[in-house]
This record gives sequence, C-alpha cells and structure tokens, in this order.
Amino acid sequence: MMGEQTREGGGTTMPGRDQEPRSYYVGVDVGTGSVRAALVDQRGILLAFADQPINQWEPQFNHHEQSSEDIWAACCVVTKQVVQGIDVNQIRGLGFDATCSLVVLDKQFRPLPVNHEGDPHRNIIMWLDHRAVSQVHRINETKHSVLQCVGGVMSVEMQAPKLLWLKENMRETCWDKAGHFFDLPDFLSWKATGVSARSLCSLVCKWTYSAEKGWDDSFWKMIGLEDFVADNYSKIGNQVLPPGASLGHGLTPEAAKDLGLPAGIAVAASLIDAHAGGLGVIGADVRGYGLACEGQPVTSRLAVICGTSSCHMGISKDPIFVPGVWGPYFSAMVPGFWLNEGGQSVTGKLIDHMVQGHAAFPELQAKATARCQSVYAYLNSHLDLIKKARPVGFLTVDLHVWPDFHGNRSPLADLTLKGMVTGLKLSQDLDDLAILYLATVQAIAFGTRLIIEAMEAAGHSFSTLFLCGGLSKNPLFVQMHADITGMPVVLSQEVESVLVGAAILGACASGDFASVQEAMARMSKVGKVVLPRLEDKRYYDKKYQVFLKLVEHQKEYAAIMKGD
Ligand SMILES: Nc1ncnc2c1ncn2[C@@H]1O[C@H](COP(=O)(O)OP(=O)(O)O)[C@@H](O)[C@H]1O
Ligand SMILES: O=C(CO)[C@H](O)[C@H](O)COP(=O)(O)O
Repeated sequence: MMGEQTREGGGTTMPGRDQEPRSYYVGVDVGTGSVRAALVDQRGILLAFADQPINQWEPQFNHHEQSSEDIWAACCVVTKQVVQGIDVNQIRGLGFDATCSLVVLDKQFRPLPVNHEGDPHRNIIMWLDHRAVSQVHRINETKHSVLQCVGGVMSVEMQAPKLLWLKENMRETCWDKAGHFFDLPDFLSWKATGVSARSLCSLVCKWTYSAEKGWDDSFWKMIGLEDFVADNYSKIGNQVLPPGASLGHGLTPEAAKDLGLPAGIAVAASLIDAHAGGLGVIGADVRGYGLACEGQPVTSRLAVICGTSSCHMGISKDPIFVPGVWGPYFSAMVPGFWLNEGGQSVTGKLIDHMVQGHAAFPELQAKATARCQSVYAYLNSHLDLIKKARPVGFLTVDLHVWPDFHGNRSPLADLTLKGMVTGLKLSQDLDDLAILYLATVQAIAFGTRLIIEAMEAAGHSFSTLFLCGGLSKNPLFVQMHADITGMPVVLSQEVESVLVGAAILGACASGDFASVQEAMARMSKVGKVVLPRLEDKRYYDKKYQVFLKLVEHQKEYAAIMKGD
C-alpha cells in the first residue's frame, strides 16, 4: 500500500515554499512501524515527506522480527517520492537513522534466519524483542566493568544478549553461516555506500564499544562470544566513524538507482533513531520564548523522542553515571558531549494496546471515522466533553496505571516488572475507555518524571523538555508531560524532527556545515511552547505518590508469591 505523501506543490503546502533553497538534503528514518523520508533544505525546512508501513512478525511471545529487504525496499519507495519534481543534482547529502535492531547477514551479505522456522526473509531481531532473557541475566551476573556504561545493568534490548541467543539457539542455521551483524542504522549506510564502517553512535550505545578504548576483549570472552575477538571484530565492526562523517565515495551507482538519487552524493555515518531525534530538536534557538533554558547551556535541555517507545536524551560536559539509565556515552549524539539515555520500552505501543483492547474500541473507531478524526483526536475531544468544570487531568482521581507492560527500561532497569491498573468498575463504555486512555498517558508522563528525578539525582539539571516523535502530535500527551514534570515543553517547527536529525547528518557529510553543532543550530527551530498548568501541581504530586506506591506494591506481591 502506498504510504501517505505530502510534498511541496502537491498535497499540503509545506512552509518555505516562498524561497528557492540553495541545497537539499534527504533524511531517511526507519521507525518501528514505518519508514519515513524527507527532503530538507539548509534551513531545516521540510519540503517533502513520504512514509511507508513495514512488516513486523511476532512468531511467539516476546519475539519481534523484521526483514532488511523489506526495509530497504521501503526506503527506496519513500526516497523516490520525496525527490519527485526537483533537480536531484541539488541534493547534497543523505542521512539515515533507524531503530537499534539487529540485522544478520551471511558472508556474501545475504539475509540469514533469526527464527526457528528458518525463514531468512525475517533476518532482523527488533529492538523491543525480549527473547534473550537468560542470556542478559548471565551477562549482568558477570558484573563486568563495561556494564557501568549502560547504567550498571545491560538491557535485554541491547545486542550482546541477542548475539549470545543466536549462538546458543541458532548454531547451524544462522550463527555458523553469519558473516556480518549490523545495527540497522549501519546496515542502511552500508547498503547505500558499500562501506561496512559502523557509527560510533550504534556501537557505543548498543554494543559496549568505547570511544576511548575500542572493544573490550575481556567482556566478549567472559560472556562466551570470544568468536568476535578471534577475527578481530570483523563481523561486528572494526572501523568506526562519528555520526555525520562522510562514508567512502558516497552513494554507489547501484544504491543511487534503487533510491532515485544521484550516485556519489555524500552519505553520512548514521544515528539510532532516538539520537537523530535529539539532534533534530535539542539545538534550537529559543530566544524570544521566555524559556528558562534561554541563556543556559544546552545540557539544561532534555530531548524526549516519543514514538512506539520513549527515549529521554540528556547530555553533559562530563560523564554522569545514572543507575538504571543507559550511558554515559561519549559523542554518541552531540559530538564532544556525554549522553545519558533514559527510556520507556512501550509508550505509543502501550497507548495503542490499552485503547484497541478496550470493549468500547469498536464504538470509538466508528465514531472517530464518522468525524474523519483519528481515535486519539476523538478521545481528546470526548475527555473535554466529560471533564465538566474540572481540569481534564482530574478525571483519573481514582484510576491509576503503572506502565511497565513490557518491563521497565529506566530507571528501575527491571524487565520482570509488569503493567498495573487500579480503580476499574463494571462499566466498559466510551467514558471508561477515554479515562483509561488518559490514565495511561499520565502514567507515561509519571514514568518520565521518575527518569528525570534519577538523572537529576546523579548530576543532571534540566529546565525544559524538547519533545518529538509520533506522540508529540498528541496535544494531551504533550500537556500531561508539561503538567506532570512541571517543565515547559518545546515542540519543533518541523514535527518530523527525527527526519531533520537524519538530514542534519547528510548536511554534515556533504561538508556544507563545519560541524554537527552548526547544522543543529541552523536546521532545528522552535515551533510551539506548551507551558505546565502549575495550579494543578498538588493534584499531580498526589497522583505521583500513588504511582510510586503501585510499583512498591507490585514488588511486595512478587516477594509474597516467591516466598514459601
Ligand atoms: N497524530 C497522532 N496523534 C496521536 N498519536 C500518534 C499520532 N501519530 C502517531 N501517533 C502514535 O505514535 C506512535 C508511533 O510513533 P512514531 O514516532 O510515528 O513511530 P516509530 O515508533 O515507528 O518511530 C504510535 O503509537 C502512534 O499511535
Ligand atoms: O532503543 C532504542 C533507541 O535507543 C530504540 O531504537 C527505540 O526505543 C525505538 O524507537 P521507536 O519507539 O521510535 O520505534
């Protein structure tokens, strides 16, 4: 099915039509549910956008797989769409970002199966796959020093546990035949240039690579993956480049044909999607908005990329060790800065799950369709209808949610935690669905508040949130994040900020900007500021107390059931 397409001249008129841009850059963002591309000019204005859904397979609980061939094909569709009608010779650079999913190829770069069905088309273990639970438990039991750079506890969503799972469970059909293991962003830049160099971003954040010391042989030997040490890391990458560096001789003729772009244009070393989102928002010029972060260092800004999951990206001049929060990672997002990444594994996915699984969802769907609205726009207006004189957030005074339906990524770093809902009644009508949706949105915001508290207790100091990703298009989600954290929320002028981040990479690789920081300052702009309703602070402080009690009780229940 052809994805949605908006572009300059056709469909919605994009801003910036009035001036002919000097240079174009193409950004490609491979998210969980779809591939998006954008044509962006040197001011960071989006001139064209296209998206294309991608398949996901869930052959068994907690196994999530994709196809690198599907994803590349979708990249080709959307890239061709966004460059239609322009002089492609004005395109100066191309940048990719993607989820940190694991791509498996044989020695001839052909896909290998990561499943017991032996289907090589499904050669990607996705970022949210939780199959490697016993492997990550054993890795964490080692207490190896590299774990200090992932908040002290390695996530089941990182690559080492998944690689160990493949070695232990797919020896003949996959592991012995494997020639290359890529993080998805690096697979895309390899596909575009034929250069198998990896990005510092992916290797530092998901593979335990150190910007300073490189690979740690003792770690791989200790966890049972000494194979990589033996061949000098050729399968997982022994050439590493900073994000935005220009790869090889740029776009190969074959990839140029696939993508509909000129051969030889600069292609950048990639970023993971959350990091591209951070690049796309965190450097915006905030003068004139009366924000506390005006005149403060960029380290006072927390970027929150809210899509299927939410990633909380905070940077610092010196390394900060935050227990249960990934990092500190050097130069993994903004060159020269240390990065800590908090996160919630399911946020958009959780909201979709709660809404679609409710008894009143068919009625909601019919009513939203009749109004030509998304179900979320309909729910937001329905909440305004039923809130009466109270602020909308007060509707959940006796309905509370703990959001860890897919474990807790940060700051508790406990994949055994589960979701919780308290305050249910017998009724299951549209009002109940709307209030449960609201309580879920609030629970996600409380999770963000808990992550911020952990990061600030370790040394960060934030004054402003910079939101992007699909959920930042939901006004209720944004307002609840402002009200519950007590911080103003900045939304970018370009809502597709992750794509601006990918385009920034392409702009840097082209040499049009002297640094990533210069490109960030020029290409990301404030669109809107949402201020917190501080008059509601007391209410949310009380709901936060309940929120924290929920996980305390969950742990008590688990202890009781574990006891004899
Ligand atoms: N306009 C919108 N209003 C409310 N929620 C949205 C909107 N657009 C996307 N979402 C939600 O955002 C999530 C997808 O986020 P997105 O950043 O687009 O994708 P990905 O996680 O694949 O990068 C989904 O849960 C979807 O329901
Ligand atoms: O772990 C990640 C980033 O560090 C994943 O790539 C991210 O959580 C998935 O992104 P999205 O929710 O946008 O699909």
